[in-house]
Amino acid sequence: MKNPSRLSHVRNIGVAAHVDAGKTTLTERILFYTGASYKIGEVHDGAAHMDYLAEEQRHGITITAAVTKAPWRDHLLQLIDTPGHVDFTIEVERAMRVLDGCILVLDGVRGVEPQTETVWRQRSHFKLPTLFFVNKMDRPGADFVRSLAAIRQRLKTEPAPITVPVMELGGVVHLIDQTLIRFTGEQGEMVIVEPCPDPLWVSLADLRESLLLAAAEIDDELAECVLANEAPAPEALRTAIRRGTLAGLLCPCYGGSALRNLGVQPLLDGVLDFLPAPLDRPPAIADLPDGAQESIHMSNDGPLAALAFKVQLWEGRRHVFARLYRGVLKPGDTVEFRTGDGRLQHEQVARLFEVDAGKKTRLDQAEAGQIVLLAGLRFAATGDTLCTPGHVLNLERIATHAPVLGLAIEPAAGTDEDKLLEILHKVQQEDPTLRVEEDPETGQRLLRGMGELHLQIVLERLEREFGLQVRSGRPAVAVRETIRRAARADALFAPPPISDPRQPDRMARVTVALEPLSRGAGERILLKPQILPTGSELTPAQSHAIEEAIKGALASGPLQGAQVLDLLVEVIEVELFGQGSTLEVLAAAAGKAMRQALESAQPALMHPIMRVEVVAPEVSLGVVLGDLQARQAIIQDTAPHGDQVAIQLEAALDTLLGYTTSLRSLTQGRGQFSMEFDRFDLC
Ligand SMILES: Nc1nc2c(ncn2[C@@H]2O[C@H](COP(=O)(O)OP(=O)(O)OP(=O)(O)O)[C@@H](O)[C@H]2O)c(=O)[nH]1
Repeated sequence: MKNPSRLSHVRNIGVAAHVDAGKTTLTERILFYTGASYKIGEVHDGAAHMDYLAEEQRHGITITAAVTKAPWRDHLLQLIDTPGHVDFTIEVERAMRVLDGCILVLDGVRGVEPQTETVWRQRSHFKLPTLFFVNKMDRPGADFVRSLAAIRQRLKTEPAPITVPVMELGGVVHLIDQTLIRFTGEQGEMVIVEPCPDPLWVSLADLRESLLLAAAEIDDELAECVLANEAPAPEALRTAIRRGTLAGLLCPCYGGSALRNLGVQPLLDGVLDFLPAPLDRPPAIADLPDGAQESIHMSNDGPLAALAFKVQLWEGRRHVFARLYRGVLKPGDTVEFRTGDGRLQHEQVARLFEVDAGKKTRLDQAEAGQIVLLAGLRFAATGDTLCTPGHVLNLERIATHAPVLGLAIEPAAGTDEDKLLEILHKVQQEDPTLRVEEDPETGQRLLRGMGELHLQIVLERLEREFGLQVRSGRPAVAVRETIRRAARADALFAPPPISDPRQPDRMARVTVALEPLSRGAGERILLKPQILPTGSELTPAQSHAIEEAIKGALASGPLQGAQVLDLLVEVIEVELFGQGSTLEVLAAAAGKAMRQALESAQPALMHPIMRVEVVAPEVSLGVVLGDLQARQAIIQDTAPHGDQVAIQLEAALDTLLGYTTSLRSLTQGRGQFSMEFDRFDLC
């Protein structure tokens, strides 16, 4: 990447999917065929190249997004393999943030699954051009056409079929080139391309037609050609499909089987043909300190703009993954950035690395478009924009979700307390969805995360990576509080009179009214009180003091000290007593009024409610449904799903703890489920 014009030959892409669709298996093939790795590591042997964390190998799943490089033809692919399990969605989200395009893998039997929809939403947020790989076409019940229909129906996008798998011939038919591509050799590495036999081509007329119609939507000339029943030139088709893909109007679809080494190389060609180079993407938008916005065009010229998208411990040391959008970065450079809480920081980048899964190689310079690993940064965290000092700007931050599950932990040996705290601090930096809190009443240390698997993996890492034995309690869900009825309270704050006669009495009175709001509304604060006795207005400092006091009261509800949500707080009246109503006194009066109002507004606990999809074999449907009803789940729908049945439901997270194990035993290991946080609600 020495020459910036080479950027047009870079494809910075991710592979994402529902858990178990075969992302890692596909990525292993991509690395092998591109020569980036010399052998194929299989997930089921715990040997996948990208799943390099011991926990990933043990659980057979991808946890951290790994970055790797793979040359294909005269291009360079920068690949990020992302996890499918919902507990690790943050990894998907921050990967999407720095990608230019993605491959979404579907299981050809199951089609579009719940997590496919989640990643689809995430990719849509960043408007990422997308290719589909319909995988596992070797499995009984796999159906390419049905998968295309599911893409159209459930994801509301136009699937443009490019290759159609023909398993019995060990190949795929390329619908643009009218060729049959077969994969032979020990691992499918020998690709034989021949004209597609006529009878086979005729049998695929419908699919070819839907490709032509999709392309015709993009290009008028092509539309005329299709209307006149003429066969368009392959290059014209490619150009139209590329245009449609970059504009997000259609998604090219490929079929095959990663495990059987079938159909992967044409997909790689598709990445070059249809996914954008960094320069094809719209410029990134950055916020400037004066509130204006600036478009950041991908270029080596100009001050640095790089997004830190991930912090990772590497051999116990803190490293930061960053993507450069503008400028170049060298070892020894100082970067300036604004932290999540608004402070301006600057620090020095000691070293730069290029990353290939578990290996890193030193670089003497990073350029726009590259994804690199930086050493030496102690403060830069996920979401910070690294800049040339004096040119600070902010690219859009990465959204994080509040953790919903927690467990109490303590070191097995009491003397390890400090070590535990230090390690948890490090691990937390890597993973913004992990929180460590202390229960103010019991003094217990709580580890909060996104789900059971997430927390379990953290505990395993503490032991393996840091040699620390910990004891943990049972997982407990995070709760929130709300109110059930409107209430009003009036509080006078008046500490015992101060004996000094030169000090006026320190007093203030605040009246607040609370009103319940609908679920998901969060908190709203209305600060337009009537001021007694003057009828004037609050100064900005007074408003700020009252607002902070209200937020403080809402952060710790009357029932369990949890955040109070879904209510409107209105400050109705404030009585000031001259100089004596200092900011502290005003805040104290507002806090007191809030606590009284919350107490009398029928406070109630809210639990995390999850949206769940269970997929189970038909024969186990009865027991699975019975068990779900016993867990008070609300069943919303059951529908055939490939060779199984999919059940959509809603349930409180509390009732789903340990469900993975129960489902496995109810279905002889065949059932699967995935869940996503929906809202906090009364149970
Ligand atoms: N029959 C068949 N099995 C496959 C195919 N591709 C992958 N598998 C198997 O499906 C399972 C899941 O594959 P992975 O590659 O780990 O899936 P993943 O999507 O990376 O899963 P996570 O990393 O856990 O999100 C493994 O047992 C694979 O061997 C395929 O084309 N055909």
